[in-house]
Parts: sequence; structure tokens; C-alpha cells
Amino acid sequence: MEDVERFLSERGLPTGGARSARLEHYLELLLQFNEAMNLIGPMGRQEVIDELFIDSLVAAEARPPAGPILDVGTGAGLPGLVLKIVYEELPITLVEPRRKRATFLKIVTHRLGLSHVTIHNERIEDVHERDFDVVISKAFQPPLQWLETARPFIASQGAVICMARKHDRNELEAKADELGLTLVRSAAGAGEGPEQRVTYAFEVPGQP
Ligand SMILES: C[S@@+](CC[C@H](N)C(=O)[O-])C[C@H]1O[C@@H](n2cnc3c(N)ncnc32)[C@H](O)[C@@H]1O
Repeated sequence: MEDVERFLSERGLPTGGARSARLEHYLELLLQFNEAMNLIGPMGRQEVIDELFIDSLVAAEARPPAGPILDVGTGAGLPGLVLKIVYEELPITLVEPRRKRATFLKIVTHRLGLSHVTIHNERIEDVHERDFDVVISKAFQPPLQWLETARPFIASQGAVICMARKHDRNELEAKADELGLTLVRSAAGAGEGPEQRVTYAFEVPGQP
């Protein structure tokens, strides 16, 4: 987990404690259950670290969570469980309608000894909790649709995190404006040019 530790410390994000050991354990479980459950497609250890773990943590660079997190369509726990491992004290709600994937989330939560993890084995349309500090998803809906879906779930000082591409920025800002949100920060992920992956954080303007 050296790459992850370096990524975190270079950005002033939380490091140390049980984080590396838990990420290692999560990685092992992902690889172990992947064949039977088809969780993440054919991937090796380094790909999981670079493409799944570090990509998940770019979200924290864009807007570090400071309260309850909601991850919608989390699948095998991405980006939610990676954020939960790094921000271990924050509660997280994971929404995943596919039963096998929800079972995997329960196994990981139990084996890693994570607390304050709520798993909803249902669609986001059936989730009624609100007031999250960070509402995030990855590869769940197209970016503009995601902003609309996520908006009702944030607290007044919360943020919608949108993992998209560099060239999505103008359309996203226009949609955010319609929804009473404004772009507060972005962080660059992998790739180059207009296809570069970028994580955008939107908040309600004028909050202290
Ligand atoms: C492409 S996968 C992405 C999984 C994970 N976020 C990742 O990046 O690996 C999309 C996930 O969204 C879930 N999903 C589909 N419709 C949903 C809905 N209405 N509410 C919540 N999750 C949904 C699917 O079951 C699937 O696990």
C-alpha cells in the first residue's frame, strides 16, 4: 500500500493507523471473491491499487469528507469502502441493489471490523435518509443525471461529488446552477487531454 500512503501524505489526507492493513485486507477479499462474484472484472493487484483505490481517493482530495458519506451504486464498495477505511471515524451508507454485491459488502465490513457502516440492499429510489456531508458514486449514472439524483441527499453544507471527465466541466456547471449548486473544487485523476478523469465537488453557494 506504499502508493496509497504516498498519495495520501502528499495531499495532507489521513494516513497511518490501521489504514494500510485494512486496505490490504480489502484488496485480498476483492481478488478472492472476484472470480465467483464478478465484482470488478479481470484485474490484478496493482490495477486495483491504481485504478480503484487511488481513483477513489481523488474524491477526498476534491472535497475531504467531514460527516456522513453516501455512496450510491457502490458495487463491491467503490469508492465508499476505500473512503471509509481512510476516514474510519465517519459513518457511511452504501447503496447496492444486487444481492451478491451487498453480501460481499457485509463480509468486508465484518472482516475488517468497520463500524458505522449501513448497507442498503435496494435502489437509491427507495432510500429515504437525507443530510449527508458527501454524496458520491462511481460509474453509476451519466454525470448530469448523477447531479440530479444526488442533490436531494446532501445536507445544507454538504457536497455532491461527481467523477467525470475534463470535457464535462461546462455542462456540469450549467446543470449545477439549475440545481442551486456551485463547483467548489476539482481534482485531476488519470488520463490526459479532454478525456482526463476529473472529480468535481459541488456545494450550495454561500455556506460558511
Ligand atoms: C457499473 S457498477 C459500478 C460499481 C462501483 N461503483 C464501481 O465503480 O466499481 C454500477 C452499480 O450500480 C448499481 N445500481 C444500478 N441501479 C441502481 C439504483 N437504482 N440504485 C443504486 N444502485 C444501482 C448496480 O447494481 C451496480 O453495482
